[in-house]
Amino acid sequence: MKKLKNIAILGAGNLGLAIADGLQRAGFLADRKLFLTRRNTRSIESWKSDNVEVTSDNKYAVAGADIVLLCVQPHQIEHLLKELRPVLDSDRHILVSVITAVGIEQLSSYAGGPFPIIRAMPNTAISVRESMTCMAHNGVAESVQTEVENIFACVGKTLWIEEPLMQAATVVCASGIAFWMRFIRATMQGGVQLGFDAHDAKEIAVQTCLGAASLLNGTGKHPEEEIDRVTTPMGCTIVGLNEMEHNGLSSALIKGLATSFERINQMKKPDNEPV
Ligand SMILES: NC(=O)C1=CN([C@@H]2O[C@H](COP(=O)(O)OP(=O)(O)OC[C@H]3O[C@@H](n4cnc5c(N)ncnc54)[C@H](O)[C@@H]3O)[C@@H](O)[C@H]2O)C=CC1
Ligand SMILES: O=C(O)[C@@H]1CCC=N1
Repeated sequence: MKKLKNIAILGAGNLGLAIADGLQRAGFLADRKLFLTRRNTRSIESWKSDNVEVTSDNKYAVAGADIVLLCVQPHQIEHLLKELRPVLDSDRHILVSVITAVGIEQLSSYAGGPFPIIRAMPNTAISVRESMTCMAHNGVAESVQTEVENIFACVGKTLWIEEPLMQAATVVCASGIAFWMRFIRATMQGGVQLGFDAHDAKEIAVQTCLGAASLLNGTGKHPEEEIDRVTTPMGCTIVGLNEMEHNGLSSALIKGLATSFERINQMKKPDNEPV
């Protein structure tokens, strides 16, 4: 039987642990080993189990893994990949980077050689297996693409995109979780103002959000079609919706996305110090 590939998550912080969580829930780690690294491992010791090793030794983790997920912050990756150079093996290792603003060519030069490298942009909903993960490569073998796609497909939806779109994917699907959270929170605040207690306001906001997404998910429908079904002429929905638009709802969202996008341009400048 073909041996399943072991995985190392280097930089087990917010996203790295969310990925580990999702893979664990999906049963993806059942017959393979997972290495989790972090400079200070104290807060992730509870992850230790028969098939999960926790260590601050990146080289040790990479020596035991086939697929290496790079999950450190953008300003930390150069140092990390240079540290790994002695143990990276281009015939064995597949590098997967979730790091914002660092391109495949740049990663390759930090790693010091032509490695199979895939950029992936998941979001923190990966922990509950509901990520939207956009992926890009610059010519890796189909078997490598499949191997990596299988990882993210078991924890949400996947989409292959061209690498230049990775910056937009970062904003829309990765930062997007924060944007949608704020939209839900605002709905809760409104619900409380109108009489619900905080608990009920949250239940209602979350389920209504799920319902709206479900009406579009896989149905081929445009949001406006569903809006038309809700907005009774001279009714209460259209006046609320128009008031929101008079106050710039769509415009604020689009401007927010564009501002996040612009921030990534700044992050890409080599003289930009870590934030
Ligand atoms: N947080 C998110 O929702 C998303 C983050 N990303 C990207 O993922 C990356 C990680 O983001 P977060 O998890 O939010 O950051 P984080 O700061 O929570 O996690 C990074 C972890 O890496 C560890 N680390 C740093 N240098 C290390 C080294 N040399 N060896 C081992 N561990 C090391 C840090 O101690 C930290 O725990 C970033 O590049 C970010 O742009 C991408 C999509 C979504
Ligand atoms: O805020 C950030 O820079 C990272 C990338 C996307 C989500 N979190």
